Amino acid sequence: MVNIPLSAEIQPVAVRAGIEADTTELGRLPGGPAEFEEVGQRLKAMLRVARYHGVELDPNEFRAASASPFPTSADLSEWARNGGMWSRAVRVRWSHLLRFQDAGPVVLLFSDGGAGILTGASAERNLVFLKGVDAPDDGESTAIDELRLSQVWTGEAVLLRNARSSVAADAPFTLGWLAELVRLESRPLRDVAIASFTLSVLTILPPLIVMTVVNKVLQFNSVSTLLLLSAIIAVVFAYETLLGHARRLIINVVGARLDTKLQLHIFSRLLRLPLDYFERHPAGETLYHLAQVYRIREFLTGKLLSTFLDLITLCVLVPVMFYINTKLAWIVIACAGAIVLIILAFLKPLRRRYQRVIEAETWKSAALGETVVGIKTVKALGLEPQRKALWDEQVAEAGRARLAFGQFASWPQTLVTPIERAMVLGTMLIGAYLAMNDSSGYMVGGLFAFMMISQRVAQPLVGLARLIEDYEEVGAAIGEAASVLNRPLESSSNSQGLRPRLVGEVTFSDLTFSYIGTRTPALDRVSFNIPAGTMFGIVGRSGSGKSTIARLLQGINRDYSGFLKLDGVDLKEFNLRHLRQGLGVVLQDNFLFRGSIRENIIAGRAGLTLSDAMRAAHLAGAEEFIERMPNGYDTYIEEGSPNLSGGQKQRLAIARALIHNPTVLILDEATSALDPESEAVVSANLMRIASGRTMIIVSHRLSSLTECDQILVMEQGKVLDVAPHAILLERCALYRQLWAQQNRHLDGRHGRPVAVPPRSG
Ligand SMILES: Nc1ncnc2c1ncn2[C@@H]1O[C@H](COP(=O)(O)OP(=O)(O)OP(=O)(O)O)[C@@H](O)[C@H]1O
Repeated sequence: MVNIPLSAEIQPVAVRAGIEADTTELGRLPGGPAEFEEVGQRLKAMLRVARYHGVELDPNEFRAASASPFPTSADLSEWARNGGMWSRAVRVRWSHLLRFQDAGPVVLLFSDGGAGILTGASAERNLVFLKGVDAPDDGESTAIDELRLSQVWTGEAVLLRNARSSVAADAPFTLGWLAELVRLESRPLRDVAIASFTLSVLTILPPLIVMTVVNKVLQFNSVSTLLLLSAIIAVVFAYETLLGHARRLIINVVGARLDTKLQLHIFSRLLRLPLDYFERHPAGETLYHLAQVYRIREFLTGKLLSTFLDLITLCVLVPVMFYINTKLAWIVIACAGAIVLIILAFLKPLRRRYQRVIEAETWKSAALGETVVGIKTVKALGLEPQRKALWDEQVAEAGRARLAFGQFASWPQTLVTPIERAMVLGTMLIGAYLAMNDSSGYMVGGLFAFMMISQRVAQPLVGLARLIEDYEEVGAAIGEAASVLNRPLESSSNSQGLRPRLVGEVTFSDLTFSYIGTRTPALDRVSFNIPAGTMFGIVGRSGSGKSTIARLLQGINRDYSGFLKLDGVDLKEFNLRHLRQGLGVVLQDNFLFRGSIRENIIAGRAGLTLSDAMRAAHLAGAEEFIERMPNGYDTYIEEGSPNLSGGQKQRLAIARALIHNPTVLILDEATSALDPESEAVVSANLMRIASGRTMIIVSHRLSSLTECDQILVMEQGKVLDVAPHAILLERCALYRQLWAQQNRHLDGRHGRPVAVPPRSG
């Protein structure tokens, strides 16, 4: 943790009679001193102001970009922005501070590395109201004048408020949500629209010039007019080229910005999906569904935008077309209308066929993902032919669906093409006929101009109809992405809820829980109590509900009846992130990320150093093998950690769980897969690991639980008994049986029947 000295004492000015320190709503900032004790003053100030706005920032997510000993204003505001707030780091003068009357609290940075919270200002009295970061919730703000503030204040401030203009992070993922995302880019889009309109107007000029050349220059041999027209054309072309370039640049920028926003949003939503979701859906399926989002983005900034821009062109060109020749203009409109009707008629059957493509692609993707994730099992069991057969089948199915869709989708194109041709040739032939019968002689130039314009009109009209077709595809893509993203999130419990200081007393009372889709409860009226700081073992046959107890304690499933309390507080009331930060969990199979051993132990938690990692590794019994590795703590671990043995991996996972000194440590079969030597190392350290925290050890191996203060025996979701090892051996038949089974080899060796050594206390 970053340790920051307490902020400079602010000396209050003698408040003149009649000037009360600020006790308005603004002055009451949530977050008492006890809550943020471990973070520095500047972070504390940010946390309190963020909470005033109803946002819970996570100190673990704070990243200091600069080498400064204290968090800089830029780092702080970046942190708030990453937490979904609007924030700016600013350097302001006293006169500006006086204007922050109703702007909400502002964080002021002090030169000693501390911070204060500006809760208000009084311009008439030339005073600002400050609150210390450790001041109690209902404490009053202090009135400070310019001179005194200038002694401690660096002139830097961090402004914070709710991200009003950003799209709501919890809003469902729909086309409307995406449209809102695009709308936020209204300024560049407005520029694009203006550029497009200007370009459309410019496109009228060449046909009109051609008309003039044919009608005037050729008929009257006017070289000067030709020169003038050439100059105009040159200027128009140059202007058109530059404007077109600018338009493409802006569209590119908007596209990149939208992509970035979408990616950030999607990933943060994915992380907030409950574990249940990932357990029920193959990774490949999830990835395929999410990949659809990019098709939606392409549609929004590609076809939708270009059709919208083409519409602007239409608005300019259609009147000109009618101006040149009404009869020919009606022919173009009629043909375009027929094209639109054809495309609309094909919409529904196309949608049905496309749905089949999506289903087949989802299955294909799931099969691929499953094979990659389970490749060790595939290789070990020699299942390659079966996986290949499954893949062949899925590929064939997806191919069939795509082919059917493609073949059907070519019909509208087939029907539309002759109409498009007829439109161009028809207007030319009819135009030529009209020109022949035109006594004024102006019709020839007009025909040329009309031909040039009509092609530009037909394209956007057809594009508009195609847009509806694409919208169908995009609608389906949105449905797919939404099927992942619109699931209930853990978010509200992440940003809300209680954050009490944890001591580690766990109480289950009359708790019943069933997994979705199952009839028999995984836990049936379970009641027990784990006093804080004790070691608690859980045993039972496979499927008896041991891991479910650990899951509920982590808040993975919350839809149980009865009560689960941590330090007397209902677990459902907890802020999930706070709860999980107070817990350390080691599972039977732990995932180590790509990176060095040190990075894996620290796992990106802020403020932790190599010496913290070494301490945790020492406690977990991992120190000795890490030091023997070629690069020690800097040894690189690949994904899936092939360069580590199972025992080494497990000890690293224990070190990772221990590094943030959790109040409750859950070892869920964490030592079951260890070789005897590794298990002996971990067991030898168990008492040290357990000191000062509550330990819950789920294990099949009873020998690793004998030291526990209490052992819970589970059977088919029910509590059979809770007592220390010795008492259980005496009074619990199941426990005795399990113990006997596991120690039979010892008895055989000594040639004695199973003896149960009674143990006092
Ligand atoms: N995610 C899940 N969805 C549905 N049912 C589940 C899920 N996880 C566990 N179960 C069921 O709940 C019951 C209790 O499972 P749990 O994993 O808690 O048992 P356990 O005692 O830890 O078993 P083991 O020792 O084999 O790990 C079992 O009947 C199991 O089939």
